[in-house]
Formats: sequence, C-alpha cells, structure tokens
Amino acid sequence: MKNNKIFKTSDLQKLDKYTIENEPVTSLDLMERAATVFTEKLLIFFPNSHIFNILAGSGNNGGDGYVVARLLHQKGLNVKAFGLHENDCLSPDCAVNRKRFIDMGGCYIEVKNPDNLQPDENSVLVDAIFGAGLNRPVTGFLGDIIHRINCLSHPVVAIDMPSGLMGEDNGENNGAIIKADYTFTFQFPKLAFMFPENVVYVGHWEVLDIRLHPIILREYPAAYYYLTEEVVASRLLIPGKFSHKGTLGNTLLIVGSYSMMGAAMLAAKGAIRSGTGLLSVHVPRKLKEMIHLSVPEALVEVDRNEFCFSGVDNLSRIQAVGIGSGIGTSPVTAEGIRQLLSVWRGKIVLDADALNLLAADSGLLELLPKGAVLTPHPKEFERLAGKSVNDFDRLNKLSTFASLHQVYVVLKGAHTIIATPEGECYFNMTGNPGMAKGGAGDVLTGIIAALLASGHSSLDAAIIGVYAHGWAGDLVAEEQGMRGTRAGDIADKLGWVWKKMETYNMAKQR
Ligand SMILES: NC(=O)C1=CN([C@@H]2O[C@H](COP(=O)(O)OP(=O)(O)OC[C@H]3O[C@@H](n4cnc5c(N)ncnc54)[C@H](O)[C@@H]3O)[C@@H](O)[C@H]2O)[C@H](O)CC1
Ligand SMILES: [K+]
Repeated sequence: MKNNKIFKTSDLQKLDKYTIENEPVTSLDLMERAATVFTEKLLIFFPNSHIFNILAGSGNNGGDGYVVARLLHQKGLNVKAFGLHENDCLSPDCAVNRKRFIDMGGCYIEVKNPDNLQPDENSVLVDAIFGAGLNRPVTGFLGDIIHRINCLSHPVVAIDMPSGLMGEDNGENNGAIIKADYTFTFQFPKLAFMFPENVVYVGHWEVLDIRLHPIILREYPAAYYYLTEEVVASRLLIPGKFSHKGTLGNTLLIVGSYSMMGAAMLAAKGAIRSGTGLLSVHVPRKLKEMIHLSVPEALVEVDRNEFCFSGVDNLSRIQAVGIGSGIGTSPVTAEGIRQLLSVWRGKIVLDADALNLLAADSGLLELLPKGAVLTPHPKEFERLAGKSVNDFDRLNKLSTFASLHQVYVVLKGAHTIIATPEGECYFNMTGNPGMAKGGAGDVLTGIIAALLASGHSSLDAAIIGVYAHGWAGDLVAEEQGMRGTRAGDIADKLGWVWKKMETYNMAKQR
C-alpha cells in the first residue's frame, strides 16, 4: 500500500540517511533526483515561461535550487541564480552544485545587500532559500530578502517548503516567511501545509515522489497521515453475495426538529446512499410526512414530542445511531440524549446540536460510549475543548480530547482531521470551499452512521465517510461550480463515489 505518513521535518535526515545507505544512492544523486522531479513539475505549471530566477540559500534546499538552475539552463531557458549566502559556509552538496552551475556558464549573482536583489521582469522566482532544515525564525539579511520578495508581483514557486515556514509548529514563528504561489514538496506533505493559517505561504501544493527507501517509509513511525483514494477504498467493506438487508445494518438517525426539518432530510439522504440495509429516522411527529416523501426507503419512527427529540424506546434491532443534525438544544432534548446515552453502548456518531448539548453538560460527555464518533466544526469543537491560540494548538487539543474521552473526533474544515483515541490524526484531501454551506455536515452524519451500521469500525467509518463526502462534493463542484453546490447534491453524487471505490477494491482482490 502506498505510504501516506506525514513525518516530522526533523525526521527527514534519518529517512535520507537510510535511503543513501541502503538503496544505495549518493546524497548528490538524491539531490539530483529531487531537483529533476521539481523541474519537471515546474515546467508543467509554467510551460510558456522562459525566464527563471533561482533564489538559493546555503543548505541542501539551496543545493536543489542550483540543480534546478542547471537543468533549466540545459534546456536553453534564461536562468539566473542569486546566491543568498550570508557567509561562504555552504553545505557540501550545495557547494558542488553551485560550482557545476557556474562552470557550465550559468549566470550567477552573489547578493550581499537586499537592495541588490533585482529579479528579471517576467521571471518565475524559485524559492530555494530554506527547506526542511529551518530551525529558527528567519531574521536579518535573509529576513529582509524574504520581505523584499513578498513585495514583488512575480510568481513564486517554493522548493519543498516556503522558506521561513517551520514544518510543524509556527506558533512562535515571528520571522519572515515566503508567500509562495506554489509549493512542490518532496515525498510527503508537511504538517504545516494542513493548517488554514499557512495557506498564504504555501499556496497550491503538490507532493513529488523522490523514492526515499520504501522500508524506512513503512517502518519509521508517524502520528499523522493523509488520506488517499488507495488507502480509503481498501477500507471499504464490499457486500457479500449472500448479504441481505438484515446483515447490512439498521441505522437509526435521530434528527430534525420543527424549526430545522431540512437537516433531517439531508442526513437521511446521506445515509440511504451509503449502504445501510435499513434506515430508521426518528423525528418529532410534525416531520413524519416530510421524511416519507423525501426518503421513501426509510422507516419513520415518531417521537412522543410533537416538536423536538425527547427520547427513544426501542433500540434492540439497531446497529448504529446518528444523532444531532437539527435537533435543537432544548432541555427536553438534553434529557432525551441523557436517556439515549445511558442505555446505548454501541456505535454512534454525534453532530451539531448533540455536540452543543455535550459541551453544555460535561455529565453527558462522560456517558459517551467508547469509540463514539464526534463531528464538530471548529466552533463546536471550541465549545467542547476551549479556545485555541492557533491551528497547531487546535490540533494538539483535538488529539488530547480524543485520547481523554476515548472517542474519534472529526474536526471539519478544508482538510478535515480525524483524531483517534490512540493519538493519531488523519488529514482529508478531498472537498472544496463550495461545500462550506449549511446542510453539508448533516449529509456527513448520515454517511458515517450508515457506514458504522454496515459493519465498519469507528475509525474506518470516519475515514471513509469524510473522504467520500469530500469527493462527492468535488464532483458536484465540477458540474455546478462551487457557488452552485448544494448540500443535497453531495448526497446525490455519493453513488458514483462508492462505485469508484468498489471497483478499485474488486480489481485489487482479483
Ligand atoms: N529527503 C529529502 O526530502 C531531500 C531533501 N533535500 C533538500 O534538502 C532540504 C533540507 O536541507 P538542509 O540542508 O537540511 O536544510 P535547509 O537547506 O533548509 O537549511 C540550511 C541550513 O540553514 C541553517 N538554518 C536553519 N534555520 C536558519 C535561520 N533561520 N537562519 C539562518 N540559518 C538557518 C541550518 O543550519 C540548516 O541546516 C530539503 O528541504 C530539500 O529541499 C535534498 O536535496 C534531497 C533529499
Ligand atoms: K524553499
């Protein structure tokens, strides 16, 4: 299976060293390999550009920059390399590659004063000042250079990382950071790329495979992962030939209230498209007809209360519960949840108002069954776990919360994060801003509930559900645009996503 770990940048040297010793390959050849794939990608993104200015630092990131300069020069393009060296203390591989570039007649300009950095008009700037070796904020001469570059209107493409950005925690990084338009990063995305507050530095990013040794990639530990189709699809259970509605699970959705009827329909639509054998939707009496009409496949269970959820009577044939979308936060509903949680020890996903009620009463939080899935958006998570000072801090809070309460937390966002009780975090890669609309979360709750009921573990249901939901949203955006995307469209596109994943799985089994 393709590796999908997000290692720490400080681990990179060990991964490099293992590859160099065991492939074996020289460090110079590994640099050549990295710079070659970078150059190929650069030319795909800038096929019509002829002028490239390389901004090279003194470490191996700078070394990559000099190789890129040489490769572009060899292709007959107009290349200038600016040496941004505070002293002449270059890494050995950087020194070799600077010399190779100069010896082949490349245009090299040593910059000793930020004012002397005058990039060519219409040039693409390649940022090779710092990469994964950054260990303190960038200030002084190189800080001034970075500020100067950030004021230019040239496109900037960063090698591996935008210079000045730390790989993980930028909470105390008050130094200068390159604002790249594109970052082509080696082997795995860096954790910092996952955080909304860093998008201004990273721009559009892509991972380039530089073939670090597969054994070290597989065996070296990481706490963070990113989701790929391969990894997600292989977790999806395929119904057996003799499966029937009794073996594919009965999902109970407790959703909707008189003032929030739509949420109930959307959650039900998500569930009915996600493989549950049977779907029961528990709603206040006022919503009964509406559910029958919008999701005729579902059984409707009517609450004692006419307007909101107040409790359930019979859970004997249920495999998984999804609760929260549109249920409101009235005291009657809070008691209903208390009653549910005091009898239900099985699989459950909680969303929206169910989370708001948990946040308001820590007694409810303690009743959660082990392995419950919670799907907050950042504001709901803040109500549960308190304020975060930045995205990295929020990630740590998320991990701590999941371990403390032994639950899976799905923090919704551009890269939705799934945190496990064991301290691992999975970052989703599908989805788009068109999905940031009311109702999209309700669809996700329905999907996860159905996946739980049809036999998936909490982790698999969360991972598959989040990925499929985002993928369906991407398909909708392709057809309707991000602006035109409606939550209900996401549910309608799920069938296509499941088909893709099933086809992938069956092809692998053959
Ligand atoms: N396996 C791979 O992914 C490969 C990556 N390559 C490239 O190598 C860099 C990492 O190189 P490294 O020499 O370790 O670090 P940098 O070039 O990022 O930094 C150089 C050097 O600078 C010093 N330093 C750190 N912070 C500061 C600061 N704020 N101010 C001044 N000086 C600073 C520190 O001593 C660093 O060591 C990686 O990003 C890739 O681009 C290989 O080419 C191929 C394999
Ligand atoms: K860089």
